[in-house]
Amino acid sequence: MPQFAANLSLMYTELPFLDRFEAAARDGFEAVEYLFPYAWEPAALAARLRAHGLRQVLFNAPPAGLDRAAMAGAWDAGERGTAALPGREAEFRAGVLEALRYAEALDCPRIHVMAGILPSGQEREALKGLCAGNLRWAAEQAGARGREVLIEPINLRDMPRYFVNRQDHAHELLDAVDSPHLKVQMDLYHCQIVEGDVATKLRRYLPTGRVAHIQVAGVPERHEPDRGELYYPYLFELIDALGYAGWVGCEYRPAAGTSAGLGWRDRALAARPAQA
Ligand SMILES: O=C(O)C(=O)[C@@H](O)CO
Ligand SMILES: [Mg+2]
Repeated sequence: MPQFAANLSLMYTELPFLDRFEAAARDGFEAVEYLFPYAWEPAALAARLRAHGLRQVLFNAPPAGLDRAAMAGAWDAGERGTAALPGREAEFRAGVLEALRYAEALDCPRIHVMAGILPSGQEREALKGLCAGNLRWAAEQAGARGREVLIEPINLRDMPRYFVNRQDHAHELLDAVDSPHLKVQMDLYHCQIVEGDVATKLRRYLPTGRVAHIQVAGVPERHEPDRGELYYPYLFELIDALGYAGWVGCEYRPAAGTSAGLGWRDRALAARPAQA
C-alpha cells in the first residue's frame, strides 16, 4: 500500500503552519509536503522535522521573483512559475537555486518547479523549447546536489492557462530534456479533471519510472479521497501492483476536519497485504 505524506498547505489549516508538523506526526504521518518553506528559516523547519520524526518529501520552488521579498509575494500576485515564460530566465534560475538551498537543509529529495501561466497571445507549442531549456538547466543543478526536479500537469479549471496540463505534456518535456533528474509529479485529482481514464494513465506512466511523486484528492471538490467520483481503493491497489515505491501526497482540503477525515487512509493502510 502506498506511503502517505501529509500536505501541510491544505491540511491542519486550523493550526499555525509550524504547529502542523506535530499534528501530522500525531496522526501517524511519517512524511510531509507543502507548497513553500520560504517564510521560515531552513533551520526552524529542519528542527520541526527532527522533533517530530518526519521526513520532508516535496515542496515547490518559488513561483517567481529575483529576491526573497519578490519570491514571498509572487504566489498571491498570481505567479505560477516561470519555466516557460520568455524573459523570466533570471527569476527562474534564482528560484531554483533558492529551492535547492532549502532542499539541502531539509534533506528533501525533490522540488516541484512550476512552468507558469501562458502569456496572452502566446501558444504553448512556441514555448516548449524555452521550457525544456530551463528545465534542463534546473535538472543539472538538482542532479549535482543529489536532488530531483518535478513538473506537474495541473487542470485548467483551477489554474487557467497553466502551461502543463496533461500527462503527455509533461512526458514530452521529459523526452526533450532527457535528464534522469527531471521527473513527473502525477496528481490524480488534476489527471481526472483534465483527462480521466486515471487507471490507464497509471498503467502507462508508472512503469516508465518517470513518476517520482503522486498526489491524491477527491474529485471534483478536492476533499478527502473517499468523497467524489474517483474510487481510490482500486487505484491504491493498482499503484501497489505497478510497484510504485514513492510517496503519495494527501493534497486535499479536508471537509471533515483533517484528523477526523483520515478514515480513508486508515482503511487503505488496513487493507495493505501482509508483508512476507
Ligand atoms: O496544485 C497542485 O496540485 C500542486 O501540487 C501545487 O504544488 C501547485 O499548485
Ligand atoms: Mg498537486
